[in-house]
Amino acid sequence: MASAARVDLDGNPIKAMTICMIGAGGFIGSHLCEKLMAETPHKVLAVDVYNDKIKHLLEPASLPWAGRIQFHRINIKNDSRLEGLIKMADLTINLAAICTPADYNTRPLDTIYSNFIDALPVVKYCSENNKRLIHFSTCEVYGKTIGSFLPKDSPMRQDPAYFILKEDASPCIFGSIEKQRWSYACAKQLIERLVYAEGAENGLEFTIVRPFNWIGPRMDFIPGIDGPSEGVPRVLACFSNNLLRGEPLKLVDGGQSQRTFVYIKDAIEAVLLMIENPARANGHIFNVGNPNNEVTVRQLAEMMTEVYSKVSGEPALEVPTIDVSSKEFYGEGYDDSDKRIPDMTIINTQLGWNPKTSLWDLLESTLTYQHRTYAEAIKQAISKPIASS
Ligand SMILES: NC(=O)c1ccc[n+]([C@@H]2O[C@H](COP(=O)([O-])OP(=O)(O)OC[C@H]3O[C@@H](n4cnc5c(N)ncnc54)[C@H](O)[C@@H]3O)[C@@H](O)[C@H]2O)c1
Ligand SMILES: O=c1ccn([C@@H]2O[C@H](COP(=O)(O)OP(=O)(O)O[C@H]3OC[C@@H](O)[C@H](O)[C@H]3O)[C@@H](O)[C@H]2O)c(=O)[nH]1
Repeated sequence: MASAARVDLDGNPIKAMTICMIGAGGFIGSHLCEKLMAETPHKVLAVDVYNDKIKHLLEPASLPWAGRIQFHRINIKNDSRLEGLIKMADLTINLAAICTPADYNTRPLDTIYSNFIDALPVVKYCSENNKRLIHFSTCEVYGKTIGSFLPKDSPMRQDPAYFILKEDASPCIFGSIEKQRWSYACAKQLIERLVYAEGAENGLEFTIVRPFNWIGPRMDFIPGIDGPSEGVPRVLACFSNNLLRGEPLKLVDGGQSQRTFVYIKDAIEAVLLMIENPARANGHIFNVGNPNNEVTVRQLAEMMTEVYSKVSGEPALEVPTIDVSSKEFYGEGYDDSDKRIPDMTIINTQLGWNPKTSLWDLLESTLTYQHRTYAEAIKQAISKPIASS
């Protein structure tokens, strides 16, 4: 039976479109490309410097979607081909960014250029050519909660008004300038304000996405295996690396910060709704996260240790975690968000989206992937005698 014609949330038929996806070779981009190829008729112009995470979508030529995805190896910092690709597409999605915290205080200039300066031409080309833009910002633009400035034992800290993060109400609260960790969030805030101004003054049709810690397979890299040994990826990959190597998980400043984690596959559903429901998505900023999956970093480490033990069959370490100072782990200028709980009102109202996957379940599928993908390579790496100096 022919597959029923796909309709949007208002019952209108969905027409095939061409999407220019910048940063398509990354963690989120690779999952978004998979979804678009497997479930929609849309065409993707995949723009990135790397394509190892989407190679399985580009080859072999016999793939059912062959011809609907093209890879363009382009660095958007300086490439005249970018405007032509944006003009060929109906919609541009910009995911390109330096977005690993270890870089924010150690490579602040690269971080600011990547997250603000390099995005300027993308916004300009979309606005000048009347093309729709979905721009990826971050939940980090909220910075710290208002409650984090209350006395430690104040009961008001339990009042949601002091910690729920709402797109059209919450302020952006960062640390002082020498806390260069905030170079990223501040650059993201300013590009949000520029996109919003292009919408207000020149009619740019835009949607801004604020991801709240999306995690899953293919996030970042495992140091020394498919990334630099001295590289410091985001927490999922850091903890996975420690578990794969049988090392204790390092808890920065005791792992007291809290996060809400959402499964990448749930989050991609939200992005597809934004893509295919422009009338409901244009002009909006969306929190995309899972308020039900809140843990401290310490609790995350404990849960990942338990899940990994189950997945790998290997017993957990006697001492599974150790505390490290942020100065030791990240260097000077680090600072942190204390708590990130997304208000879900706007995304519920506009797109009817809610996340489905519990933290335990998403960790089980993700650590199964990590173990299957890396355990052997790690064993080789550990067994190989260190090259004699
Ligand atoms: N994953 C999350 O939980 C999360 C949370 C908040 C915000 N975000 C945002 O979502 C977006 C995607 O994040 P991700 O997790 O997929 O990160 P990622 O690092 O896996 O992907 C980013 C991609 O952009 C590409 N890129 C960077 N600079 C480029 C340039 N100059 N030219 C061409 N390509 C370039 C990189 O090669 C990479 O493939 C980023 O804007 C990030 O700030 C992600
Ligand atoms: O080995 C580790 C790694 C990280 N951590 C802690 O784990 C928490 C999460 O750290 P991550 O590296 O995943 O990054 P954060 O959640 O702070 O920000 C990230 O999420 C939002 C996006 O904008 C970016 O992808 C990134 O800024 C932080 O408190 C960090 O200090 C550890 O305790 N140990």
